[in-house]
Amino acid sequence: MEFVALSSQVLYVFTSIILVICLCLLTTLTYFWWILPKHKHVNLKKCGFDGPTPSFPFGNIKEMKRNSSFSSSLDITHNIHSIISPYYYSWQKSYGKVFIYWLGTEPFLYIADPEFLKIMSSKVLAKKWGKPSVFRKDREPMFGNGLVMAEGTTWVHHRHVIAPTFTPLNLKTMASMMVDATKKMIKRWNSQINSGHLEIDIEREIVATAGDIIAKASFGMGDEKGKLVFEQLRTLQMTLFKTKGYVGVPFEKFFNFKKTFEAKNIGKNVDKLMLSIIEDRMNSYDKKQHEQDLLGHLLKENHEIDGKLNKALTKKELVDECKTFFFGGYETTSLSITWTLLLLALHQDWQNQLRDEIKQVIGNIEKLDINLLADLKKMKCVMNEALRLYPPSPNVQRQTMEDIQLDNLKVPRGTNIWIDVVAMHHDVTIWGNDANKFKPERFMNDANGESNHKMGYLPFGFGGRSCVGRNLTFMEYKIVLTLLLSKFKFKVSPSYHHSPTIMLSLRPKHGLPLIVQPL
Ligand code: HEM
Repeated sequence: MEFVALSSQVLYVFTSIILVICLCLLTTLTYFWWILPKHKHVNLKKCGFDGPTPSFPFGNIKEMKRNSSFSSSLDITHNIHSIISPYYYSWQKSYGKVFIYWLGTEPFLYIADPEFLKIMSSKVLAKKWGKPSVFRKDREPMFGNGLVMAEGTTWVHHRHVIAPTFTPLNLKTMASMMVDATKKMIKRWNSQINSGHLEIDIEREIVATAGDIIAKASFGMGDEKGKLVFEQLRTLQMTLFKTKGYVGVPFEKFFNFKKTFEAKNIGKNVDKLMLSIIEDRMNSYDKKQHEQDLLGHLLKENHEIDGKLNKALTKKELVDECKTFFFGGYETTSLSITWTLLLLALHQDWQNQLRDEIKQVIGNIEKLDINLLADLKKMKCVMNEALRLYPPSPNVQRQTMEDIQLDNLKVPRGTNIWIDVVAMHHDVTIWGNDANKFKPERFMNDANGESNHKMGYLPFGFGGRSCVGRNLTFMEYKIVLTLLLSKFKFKVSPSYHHSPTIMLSLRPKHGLPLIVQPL
């Protein structure tokens, strides 16, 4: 009897403890996922911001998903904002160019007003900008705490070490590798054309070549380990794509548990491989041999000189930066070239003008003189215009690390910021009635493309946090385009369906088949 009474007492205590734990957990979750967001919502309204009403736990995600029934068309229009982000487009009509919307339990301040952005950013130092915590967690396997995601003094230190590796002088050492990778692609195309297939999926081809280039430019790819890292980085990216959709929603990882777990594991493997590449290179440090890629330049900064390591990054930080170069650089650059080739295929006059410019400025492309690339002025205008109409990074994200007081508005600390670059690049009040026309000449005599606001053109972001790799992109873009336009003529294939879509980057959903004819 006594034993039964004792065990029922133990059971009672045990059940009570479990109940208390569950209650505490429930209270904590309710606080963080319901009360705190509600409080933030009320606070933001008091601060002067309006927006669509969120519902728990999805915020406005359901509305966004409902509203993005995908449309692709045979008509090629550059008026793409309402196609790729119909929800932002319709919210803009109701709430203006600055409003609040919610991804799950996370509020985002949407901005498509360059003047608002200018005033707000003038109040914030680059080191005081954070990155939305939901994305920092979500993209951890891709970027770690690399420059794209770093914040505060860590960001200052990394930017200080990394920016000098992108000087034109350093980048020139990578030019011959870019030429070789492009020639390899040209050879592939020639043999495909010779076998009677004139239609080439340009997007797939350029992505592969740009991937090859960025992997070599970031950490060298000469050996088997390098190739393996490249393959795994791409698999990681594809796996992470499949886990997207419910950012900010509590327990969103469990919706895609298998893929999230898979991505974490691939991420760990990539880190291990990258680490062993870095250690090998540290152990066999040879200045000349290493100055061929970004990792080499970073190792040079890191290498002990007279017993001092003044700009050191740890091995883990080097791993994160190499991954960041790869993910930050390869898709953006390849998409800028891909969209340009579509625009040139649609505008034969500009294709011919660029070919003439290449003949005049570069002359013999078999001995491409890299120093002459800077004189390809029309090509630069075409690039600027392609980046305006189809910005590969369709939005820029930030998080406030302190309150920002604007005249009669306050952006509270911890607010996520979502800058809609596509909306601003297509805004007729910024660019005029021909905003949706391909008109490279608008950049001929004006770096801002004759827009009426400097902050209305942000393909590489803004302020101290703007893209650190843009010089690399300029060089790669010009080399690839010079070689391609000197060898081939491009026309739009009848099988092309115009389907710009956002999957992190702005890409053609069904690829870009073009008819490619040798000159
Ligand atoms: C067409 C090509 C490219 C585009 C459109 C592009 C666009 C951008 C944008 C919009 C940002 C965010 C800026 C901001 O928050 O204000 C960024 C940052 C960054 N990009 Fe690029 N990028 C390109 C090429 C590259 C390349 C080739 C690399 C490296 C190899 C690179 C590395 C980075 C890094 C490390 C950052 C973070 C900078 C920081 O936060 O300090 N990007 N880029």
